[in-house]
This record gives sequence, C-alpha cells and structure tokens, in this order.
Amino acid sequence: MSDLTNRILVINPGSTSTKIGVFDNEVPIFEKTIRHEQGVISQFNNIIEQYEFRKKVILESLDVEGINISKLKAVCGRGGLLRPIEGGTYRVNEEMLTDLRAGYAGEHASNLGGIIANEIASGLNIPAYIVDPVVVDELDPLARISGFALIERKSIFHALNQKAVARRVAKELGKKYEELNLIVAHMGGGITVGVHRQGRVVDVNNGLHGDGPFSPERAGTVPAGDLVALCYSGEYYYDEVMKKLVGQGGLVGYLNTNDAITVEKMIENGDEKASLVYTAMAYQVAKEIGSASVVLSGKVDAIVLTGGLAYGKEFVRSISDQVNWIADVIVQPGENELQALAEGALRVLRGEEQEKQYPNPIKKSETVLKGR
Ligand SMILES: Nc1ncnc2c1ncn2[C@@H]1O[C@H](COP(=O)(O)OP(=O)(O)OP(=O)(O)O)[C@@H](O)[C@H]1O
Ligand SMILES: CCCC(=O)O
Repeated sequence: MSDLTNRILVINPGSTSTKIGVFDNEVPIFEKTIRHEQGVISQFNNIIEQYEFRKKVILESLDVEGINISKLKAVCGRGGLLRPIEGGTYRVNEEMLTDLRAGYAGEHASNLGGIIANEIASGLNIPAYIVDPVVVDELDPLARISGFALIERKSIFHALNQKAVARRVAKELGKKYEELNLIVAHMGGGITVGVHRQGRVVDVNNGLHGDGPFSPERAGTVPAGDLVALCYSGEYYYDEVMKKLVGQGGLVGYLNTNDAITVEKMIENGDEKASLVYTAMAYQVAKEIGSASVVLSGKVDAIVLTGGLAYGKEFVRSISDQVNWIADVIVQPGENELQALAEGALRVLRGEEQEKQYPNPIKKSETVLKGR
C-alpha cells in the first residue's frame, strides 16, 4: 500500500445486517455482510442501543480479516434520519452526532452509520464522513406542497444508491450527471422514484412512511379518508397502524412475504392473487415514472431501474413495456452503496469536492415526524 493510497473503511448498517468494506481508493479489498439474528436484534429497545454491539462485530470482522485499521485515512458511514440537507459528503460533527443519537427525524438503522464511523475515526485521528443520507432534500418548492396545509411532502429516499447509479449512468453515456435529466427508480424493500434534474433530485416520493408505489414491505400512498377512518376505528394502536404501513405493508400485507423471488415462485405455481399483486406493484412504479416524466416536461435522457427487484426479469419487463416510450430504460440491478460511500469520501480526500458541514440547512419550513 503506497502513501498515496487512500484506505477507507465504509459502514452501512441495515435493519437486519451491517455491511462493511475496506477500499484502497476505488478498489474494494474486503467486503462483508454481517447478518444479525432477529433474536439478537430484538433484545435492544431501539436502534441506538445497538451501537456497542454493532461496533464490536465490525471491529472483530476487521481483526479476523487481518486488516490493520491504523492504516485507514478515513471512515465513512451511511447517514441517517437527520435534518433535511442537500446531497454530498458531510464531515461528522457534534451537531450531527446529537441528531443521530436523538433520532431527530425518527429511527433508522443508518442512524448508527455516522456514530460508529466517528467512534472508530476519532480513535485514529482521521476524519469521519457520511454521504448522501436518506434525508437528502433538493426538492423544488412545488414538490413540497401536499395539498393538505398541515402536512408538507418530505424527501426521504435511497439518495446514496440513486445518486451513485445516476453518476454511473452519466459516465456510461459520456456526460456529466449535472448535464442530464434522469428518472431513477430504486426498487428494494422500499421503492423510491427520483426526478434527477441536472444533478438535483427535485421531486421524489417519501419511500419510508410517505407516498409513492407500494413495495415489498411498505404500503406507499393509501386512500387518505379510509386510512383516517381505520385509525379512529378503535381497533388499532398507533404503532400497529404504522407497522401495517411500514414493514408489514405492500407484498407482506397481501402475500405474507417481502421476498420477490418467493412471489415469482408462487406465480409460477399458478397463484392468481400473487400475480395480480406483483403486477400491481410494477404498475404503480410505472405510474410514478410517468408522473416523474411530466415533472421533466418529457425531456428525459434515460429511465434507470435499480435495487434488488431490478433483478426480476418479468418485473422489469412489465415496467419497461409501460414506460419505454418516454425514454430508454437502463437496468442497473442491486445496489452499490459501499462503493458509493467510498467514492464520496474519496472525492473529498482528493479535493475534487468540498466536504460539507452539517446541518447546512436548506431553505424551507421544516416539518418532522418525531419519534418514528
Ligand atoms: N434475483 C432476484 N429476482 C427478483 N427479485 C429479487 C432478486 N434478488 C433480490 N430480489 C428482491 O429484491 C428485494 C430486496 O431488494 P434490496 O436488497 O435492494 O432491498 P434492501 O436493501 O433490503 O432495502 P432497500 O433497498 O429499500 O434499502 C426483495 O424483495 C428481494 O426478494
Ligand atoms: C426510503 C429510505 C431508505 C429506506 O429505508 O428504504
């Protein structure tokens, strides 16, 4: 390893796993998905309580692999439900740590990313960063208006993967990200469809507990009046309804599984309900892409399908058939979040981009969903 090599540790905490990677510049030298048994995770009352446990398993994994952390130049974690901020690479600072620990805008496994990165980095006297957290907010003022004056639309989406994939596609097309109009549909456990207008995501559905297509685990937009009636029916507690929307919504609610591969098998075996629901999920994604194309007045350079569901050939074909009249459809299955974290840190270490300081507030009136 030469002195010019930037060795970076990246950390992506998910609800059931912690993914880690060590990169020498852009090249991964070690990647691992550490799976956490449901029984182990459920011992903790909340995400923040998992901090010591997750940090320990990360350090043990690096140790077993023989990786000497003293050679690291930076540590980069996936950022969490912070205050709304614009995209980029942020240095972890005290204000960010306070918001991550408090769960400023709610609980999300990625709240641990910046905290663990900071803990490891501060012991080594190197910088800790987060890149494009789920709260990246570049919405146009028009996109914030929900139609209900008490509630503003929020930008909570797969910013890290969407932006990384958009940059990759731009490179493949021989253009800069900032020169293109792209529609990116990230289709994983949650589904978000972002309108990338010349490098800014000016409209996107809140894929956590907001709106948009339903997904393997989330309900997406539901008829508002019926939802209010259900909430006041006296049959459900607040947490029960939230769970039915997020975690037990979408495919889970209809078919009892969040696994699209299982659903495809059910369809192969002649399950008509599975076929209807799976087709409806593709239909809702296509509709969201259609409405995103209107935001761009039809001037769309490409539509990009990404996330785990983009491995599903029939699912992708069904969406493509409905939207390929708008623009070419480019399929980039899976997610490349570890690489995206490393590249975000590298851009700053190399001086190609300036590190941003949190909170760097965007100009808007803030509404947050506390405690969820
Ligand atoms: N080969 C495949 N064919 C069809 N579906 C697949 C395939 N591989 C994975 N999937 C589906 O992709 C979904 C999970 O996607 P992904 O791994 O991107 O989600 P996640 O990382 O858990 O959540 P998120 O992307 O929202 O952060 C699951 O429903 C899974 O069954
Ligand atoms: C929508 C934000 C990322 C996620 O949890 O799916």
